[in-house]
Amino acid sequence: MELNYGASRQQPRQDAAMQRFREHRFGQFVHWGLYAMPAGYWQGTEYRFAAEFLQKTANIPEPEWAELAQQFSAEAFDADAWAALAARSGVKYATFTTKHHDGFCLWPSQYTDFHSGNTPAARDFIGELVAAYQRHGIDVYLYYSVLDWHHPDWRYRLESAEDQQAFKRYLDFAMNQLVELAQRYPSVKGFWFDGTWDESVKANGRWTWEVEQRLKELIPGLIVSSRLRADDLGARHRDSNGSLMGDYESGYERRLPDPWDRSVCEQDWEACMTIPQASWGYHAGPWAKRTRKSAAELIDMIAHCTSLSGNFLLNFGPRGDGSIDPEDAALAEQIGNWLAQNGAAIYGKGVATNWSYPGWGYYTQEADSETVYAVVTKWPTARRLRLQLPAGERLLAATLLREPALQLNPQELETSLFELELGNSSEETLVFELTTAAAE
Ligand SMILES: C#C[C@@H]1N[C@@H](C)[C@@H](O)[C@H]1O
Repeated sequence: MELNYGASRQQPRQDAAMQRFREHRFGQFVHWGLYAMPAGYWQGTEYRFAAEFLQKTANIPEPEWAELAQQFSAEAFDADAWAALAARSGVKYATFTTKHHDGFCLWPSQYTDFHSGNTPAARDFIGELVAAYQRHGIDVYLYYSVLDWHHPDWRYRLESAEDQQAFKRYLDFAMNQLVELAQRYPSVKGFWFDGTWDESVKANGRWTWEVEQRLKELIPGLIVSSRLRADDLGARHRDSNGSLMGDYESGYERRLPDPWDRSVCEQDWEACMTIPQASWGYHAGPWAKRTRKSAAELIDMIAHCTSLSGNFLLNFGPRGDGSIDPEDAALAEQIGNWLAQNGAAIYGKGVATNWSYPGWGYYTQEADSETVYAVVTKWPTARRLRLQLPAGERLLAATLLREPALQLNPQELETSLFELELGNSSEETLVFELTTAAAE
């Protein structure tokens, strides 16, 4: 079907900027804003829902919510401390919320007075974060919510000429803000869009196409995820012909593709994930705290995504004062320590095309390399690891990546089926570098 605003390519981008993105494999998402102050509570009641949705969950009148800006002092905010922790956690890129659904901007936008410059903090948080993260060698991406509960011209659906006129004013406002972000922070590597699911946005596929074009004119090589895009007929992520719009699939939110689903490898993709079950903004209540994921669970997800040639974007929700939750900081350090010893199996790796999903973990491999890694995340009860190699291959050795190095000699059970005796290795997530050869 002929489309004016559908996918602009059929195959993944092969330029250096996109290759850099796909080699990162592990990134940090940061959701921070006014919502971090009430942190899931309102007038003494804990609301058991995402903290960044509290304005809606607790039915707080917009003017009352906007008053929070007058308490936003962020006295503990330290961009360099955030960046240093991110570097220790092993992330290679970071995506910051610039404006979430409540419309509050973390940079001094000239297009609204609802921003961090008009708070007791009076700071350009995005500017400080971009500079600090880049000083620590971490690429920066910017999250922008098209959905905006604060702006008077926002509309969920377009049911009248007045709705159309108002929403046109809103889309002009949003385009102005996006151009402002690209011009203020031209070193960012990409934009991550959210809040594009309503009928009003789906009816404006051309605007979504124009945003992508305009931002890529301003920042050559810029990466824009599929979540921004709607086509001529309102189809999202994939156009009405089934082709992926944007530069990578970003529809995996708090879910991962099935570990055996190799169809996802056809395009670049990224899954974003929370530490608690379902809150992106900091939630101070027991509802969130009792659902926190462990380092082992999150390391499994990093390897899971890598094994299907996808990126994993792990979210941190800093507290209302700008400090990092100590539990989140400890988790970041644990993940970073694992990656410091086992990152060779993650960074720059992807699907091991000829190796089937083993069930006890994941195989990863660098394109055009013979070396395959086995990431063991689910310990076999008999402590004997069975590896089914591609037909015609045999396993010569399996060498642990972490110190002290340990080489296990595989036992051949039958053609292309080998077994490793794991002995009393600790039940951490182990990675073996596999040495293989063609069977005689
Ligand atoms: C729904 C929804 C939003 N999408 C996630 C990435 C968070 O920003 C959440 O608030």
